[in-house]
Amino acid sequence: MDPLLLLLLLHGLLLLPLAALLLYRHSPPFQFLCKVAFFNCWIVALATLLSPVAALRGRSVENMRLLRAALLPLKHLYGIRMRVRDSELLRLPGPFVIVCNHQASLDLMGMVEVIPERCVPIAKRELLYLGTVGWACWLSGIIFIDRCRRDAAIEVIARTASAMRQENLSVWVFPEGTRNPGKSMLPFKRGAFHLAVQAQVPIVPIVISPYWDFFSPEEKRFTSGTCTIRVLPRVETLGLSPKDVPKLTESVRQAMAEALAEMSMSDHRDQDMEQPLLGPGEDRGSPQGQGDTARSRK
Ligand SMILES: CCCCCCCC/C=C\CCCCCCCC(=O)SCCNC(=O)CCNC(=O)[C@H](O)C(C)(C)COP(=O)(O)OP(=O)(O)OC[C@H]1O[C@@H](n2cnc3c(N)ncnc32)[C@H](O)[C@@H]1OP(=O)(O)O
Ligand SMILES: CCCCCCCC/C=C\CCCCCCCC(=O)OC[C@@H](O)COP(=O)(O)O
Repeated sequence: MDPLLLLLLLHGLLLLPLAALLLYRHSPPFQFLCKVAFFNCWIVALATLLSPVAALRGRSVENMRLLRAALLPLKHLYGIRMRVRDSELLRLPGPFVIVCNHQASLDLMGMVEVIPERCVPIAKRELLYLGTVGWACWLSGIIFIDRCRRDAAIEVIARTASAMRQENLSVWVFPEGTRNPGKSMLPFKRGAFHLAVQAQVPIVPIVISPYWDFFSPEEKRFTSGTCTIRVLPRVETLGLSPKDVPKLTESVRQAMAEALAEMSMSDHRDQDMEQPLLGPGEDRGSPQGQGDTARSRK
């Protein structure tokens, strides 16, 4: 080959990463794409690396610690500051059911920030088929339900209720049943509330503030920002029966909707941002006080 042509080609190859870098810095949609892809790659990579370790222990809720450790660094990479309010409300003597709003996969970051010891999420069955990610989830004791087969899902919930008491296991449920980027929460599915009533354990609602300051799939925007997680007072279910479930569901949803509305109004202009390790993020506002942050559990 002509040496001159080769030289030109080499220069071209060197320019490619530079062009990508420039595009990343100046095109929010490209940055969004890269950040979402990196999020998924991170999960696949960590699941692949850590599931053999988890497999040594066998399927156990103890592996949730590994899952937490794998996902906790994400907030630093993305420059998302997590403020947890009233985390002491999660310190209960026995098991309980956590219900939380579900906006996007990003909720995993908030989940690992507050999820207590011996607590597993309920997830859709489809996650099981995501290769090593499914394997990692299964090894961590995550409970899978088939949302299209109500009878089977109800049976899984009944088995989970007895496991909760026998094994001192708490459960994390997204009662909206699907991701919901909208401004208000979807109507709640009743499974989580049947679960709590069957196991006769309290319900602890958790509300994650809206992401629209820093994350919007519609606008292809993903910058750094602050996310507030608020733990609400527990709701007892002792003595309640299945006939009380609809009212229970509604009252918990009401409390969460009110908290969400309140959190949507207070914007995050006055909180300082963390500098993302993954490059620039549109920081809004100036660095100031910590607010009423109560750093997470334990
Ligand atoms: C080792 C280290 C590795 C590191 C690597 C890291 C990897 C990490 C990666 C990843 C981490 C994973 C993170 C997990 C996150 C996943 C998130 C999701 O997947 S969210 C989707 C799934 N969640 C749900 O769907 C909610 C639960 N769903 C329910 O509870 C529903 O209620 C369900 C499925 C049970 C039924 O749904 P229906 O669509 O039929 O609707 P309904 O309105 O709730 O129920 C209809 C009737 O059935 C009764 N019913 C419901 N549940 C009942 C029950 N348990 N017992 C009796 N009746 C029940 C109800 O009372 C209702 O009847 P009446 O209208 O009241 O007469
Ligand atoms: C044979 C190997 C194939 C391997 C392919 C691996 C590709 C995996 C890519 C990314 C893994 C990321 C998993 C993130 C888990 C996010 C949990 C989540 O938020 O699930 C959504 C679910 O709550 C509601 O689902 P829908 O809104 O109803 O939908």
